[in-house]
Amino acid sequence: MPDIQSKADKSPVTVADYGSQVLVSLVLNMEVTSGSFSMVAEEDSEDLRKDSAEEILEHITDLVNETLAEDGSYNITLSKEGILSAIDTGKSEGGPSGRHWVLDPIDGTKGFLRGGQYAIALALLDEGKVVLGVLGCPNLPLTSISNLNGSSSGDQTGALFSATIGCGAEVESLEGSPPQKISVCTIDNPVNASFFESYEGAHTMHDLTGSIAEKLGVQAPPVRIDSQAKYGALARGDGAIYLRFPHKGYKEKIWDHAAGAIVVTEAGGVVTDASGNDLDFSKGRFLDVDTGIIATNKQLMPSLLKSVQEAIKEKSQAPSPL
Ligand SMILES: Nc1ncnc2c1ncn2[C@@H]1O[C@H](COP(=O)(O)O)[C@@H](OP(=O)(O)O)[C@H]1O
Ligand SMILES: [Mg+2]
Ligand SMILES: [Mg+2]
Ligand SMILES: [Mg+2]
Repeated sequence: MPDIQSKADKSPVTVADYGSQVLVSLVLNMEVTSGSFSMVAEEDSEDLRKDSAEEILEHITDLVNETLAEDGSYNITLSKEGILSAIDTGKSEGGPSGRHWVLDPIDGTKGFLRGGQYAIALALLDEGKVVLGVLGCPNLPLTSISNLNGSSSGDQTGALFSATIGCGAEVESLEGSPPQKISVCTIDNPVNASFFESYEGAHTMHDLTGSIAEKLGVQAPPVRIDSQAKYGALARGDGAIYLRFPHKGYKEKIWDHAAGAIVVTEAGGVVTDASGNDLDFSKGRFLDVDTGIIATNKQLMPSLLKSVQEAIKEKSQAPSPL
């Protein structure tokens, strides 16, 4: 299908990923008028500049121009070259000084293609710290994940989470209902806790997370959904724990966690790596994390960390399969 391509790392990218990156970078560039503009974003134009990508580039250009015209806020039309250069405004390396926008134009592309969860994730780094985060989750129920499969619940679909450092976290509908303050759950007994993890077994080790949950005493089965919608759901107390343990050799990217992490911490939660270290977003496009990423409330974190470390130790001592 020409609207879906495979990237060098074999992950999918669609016209929607590119289109979203164009629109967000274009609007930010026009609206942010103070200081220089820097953005670290997932997609780049390299594959779209190949002759074989002419059809997909044309489709992205048409879709972006249709969207701009329908919205009507900006009187602009982009050429194909304009599309390519808008995508490439996301090429910044980020780092510890100055301000950098961090964008995942579609996080959870596999979920998006499956009709599952996905998120448009935008954060702002200031001197290496995340100070602002927004997560748009078009397929997430507005009130609770428990309404995911119930069309009879009356819950609206689509949730927009946002957080500003020191000001808390909020959720509103995608149409702009009054924002509601959110906070992580207050569960302190793991027996009553449930945990979120990736739907895709290629993105996280489901055997290891199962063993962590068992050690901790979690009874509920894992809640497997795509994207940073997991962080949003955790931040409003739909579940108590987030676990992510990629297979060996995978390097985490800042756009996969920056917006989600501030939404959770501003909702009163804690986000760390498997050793209990805070995530450091100041090191460039990648995150330097030890083994995995975990998040929960302040009450459960000490016992979660203990279970994580025990499960990792046990896995490393297990005889490797022949
Ligand atoms: N082998 C791998 N291990 C861990 N994460 C991976 C991966 N391959 C891709 N990913 C990342 O996992 C993200 C989706 O996470 P989740 O599993 O929580 O939905 C992807 O974001 P994109 O969909 O933006 O590319 C991608 O960055
Ligand atoms: Mg991707
Ligand atoms: Mg992503
Ligand atoms: Mg993405």
